[in-house]
Amino acid sequence: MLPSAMVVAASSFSFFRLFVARDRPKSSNLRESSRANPNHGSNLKFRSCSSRLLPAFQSAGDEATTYTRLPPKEDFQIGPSIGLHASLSDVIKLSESPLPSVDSPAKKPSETSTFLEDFGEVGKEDDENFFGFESDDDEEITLDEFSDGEIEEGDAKEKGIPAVMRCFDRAKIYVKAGDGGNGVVAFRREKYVPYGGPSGGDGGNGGDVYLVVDESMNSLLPFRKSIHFRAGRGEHGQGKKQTGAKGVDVVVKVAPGTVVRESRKGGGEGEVLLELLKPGQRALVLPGGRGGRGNASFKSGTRKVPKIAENGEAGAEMWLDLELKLVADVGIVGVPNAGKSTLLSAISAAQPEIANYPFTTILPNLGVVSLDYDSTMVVADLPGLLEGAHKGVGLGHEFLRHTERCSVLVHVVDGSSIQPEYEFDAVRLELEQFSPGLSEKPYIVAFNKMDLPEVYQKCDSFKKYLWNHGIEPVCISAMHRQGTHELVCAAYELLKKEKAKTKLEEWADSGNLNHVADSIIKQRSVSMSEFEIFHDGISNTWHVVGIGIHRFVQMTNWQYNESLRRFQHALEACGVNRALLKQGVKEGDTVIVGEMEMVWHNENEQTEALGSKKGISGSVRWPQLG
Ligand SMILES: Nc1nc2c(ncn2[C@@H]2O[C@H](COP(=O)(O)OP(=O)(O)OP(=O)(O)O)[C@@H](O)[C@H]2O)c(=O)[nH]1
Ligand SMILES: [Mg+2]
Repeated sequence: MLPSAMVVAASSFSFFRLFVARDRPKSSNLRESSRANPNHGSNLKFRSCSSRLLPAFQSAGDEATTYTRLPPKEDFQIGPSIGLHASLSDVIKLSESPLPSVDSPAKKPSETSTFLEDFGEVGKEDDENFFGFESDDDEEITLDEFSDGEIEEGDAKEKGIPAVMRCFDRAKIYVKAGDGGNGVVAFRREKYVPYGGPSGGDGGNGGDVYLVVDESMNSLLPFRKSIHFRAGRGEHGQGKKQTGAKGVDVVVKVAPGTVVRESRKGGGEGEVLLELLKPGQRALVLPGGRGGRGNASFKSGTRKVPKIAENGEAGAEMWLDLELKLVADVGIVGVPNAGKSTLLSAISAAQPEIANYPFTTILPNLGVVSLDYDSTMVVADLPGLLEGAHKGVGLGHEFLRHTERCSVLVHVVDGSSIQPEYEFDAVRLELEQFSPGLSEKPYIVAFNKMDLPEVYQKCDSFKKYLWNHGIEPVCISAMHRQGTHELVCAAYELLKKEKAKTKLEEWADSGNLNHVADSIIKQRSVSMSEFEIFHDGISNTWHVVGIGIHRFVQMTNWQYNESLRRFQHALEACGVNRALLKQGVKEGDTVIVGEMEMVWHNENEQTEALGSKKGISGSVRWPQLG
């Protein structure tokens, strides 16, 4: 029983692929989201101002300011002893103020123009006020007007995040291995060589896709511009049994510490495919498609003049989610303006931007700290954390994940803040809420800005507070490099202990980096007899689904008549016909295998062949494939 008449649908039909290309991520519209999501309000009032940077916040002049307050806790009263910044009319709850919102990050005036370019069109409408508030100098504005209450979990994430931040450590890329080249049908024609025989060469294999760890990269920003990576197609075979050249490989460079996941269509995190930590690591992700065989390869004892050749195999394709987790030994965390960048610049050669306003650092900075000839550690200075960071408030949450790879944390507490104790607790809580693993990491507390007399006075009470929790803080002045050496030594000691425990290096070495490609190669050897049949009773359509059989259809070059015989033989041999009959296929039913759509005819009713009804001689039409 053979499907003796086959009518192919006019449009090519494709319902199965090894890897289905995902939709492109929708680009977020910062302007819309910033409008739709006005600044979160608080019960607090502050004066609006005519400058974009709200000078009301910059009351402390060149001194370290104290406007990066976390909200006062009930059990912390602002007493007269903490009267340094009593001139500030209110304690500003940053998590509810406009400052930390990713829709409206602060920036110093000189950078405002480039900043606005980076961050879309936020604030363009209102030249007077960066945050879009009314700008009369004397008018008081209640943030409540803009408040809709608590930020929903994960709500602020991704919404209106400037591209430079979104792309710093996350990227979505499309990779496609090269298709194999087609085999050809050719015969040897040479003087004095009659019946020279088939000489069509095979097509070349398609190019492979590699991911390589590049030491010089420390972000995924290059993927902001180009996200599609396609390996070259193999060349077609030629006469004289010449095999086509292999397609050009494509090498995608990623930063050390990149986690590779298979992209999921509906969002969410897909399965982790690779963790690329060490510079020089090279992973074969997608192997190129196999080149199709030329007619020389089909020659056999019984088939001396084969007039058949194969198409090249289609290269696999997939979307990958890349996520960078910086590979740093020590992570510096703390509220904005605590002096984290100042500390990094004091202990390493790094020159991060330091300024007297919150969120100076919007992307992590890395520095190498050398204690000795052979004792070095990599330290990461992260953007400031605010209360609610784990829910998406501020900028720090975007980068908190980088601390997951750090072995040790240095928690910088702003000594000039009104309530350093509460600030300390709030940041600890944020770390815990972001990931319990983070709060379990060994950490050192650095009480900063000790050069300021009022901070010096507060030091004892802060120390006592931490002692009650069994913590010994290190008092430093990052600006004057006082106490920083002790801090670095303490961090290094902790790091040594941690490294001995985790043996990160051994873990990084283990594992086969080519396992994704291996599984694809394994799929190629799946037998054609492994298939499933689905029946759609309404349209009387039968779908034959199987990796092996689909690959066979894709590689069949229908322009050669012998391909049809081979295909029919294959369907018979792998049991498709038998299975269809067993399941009750009837005359005139549609059978779909890969890109082929056929009409079933029982052999003994051949006189009624559908093809002949349509006046097609031989009753077979094939699609123009490939
Ligand atoms: N007096 C004094 N000021 C300091 C000290 N350390 C930092 N500062 C000042 O505090 C302000 C903020 O310093 P940064 O290092 O930018 O703070 P940061 O924690 O990196 O801030 P973000 O990047 O916004 O999170 C700057 O004006 C520094 O000069 C210190 O030890 N003493
Ligand atoms: Mg900073």
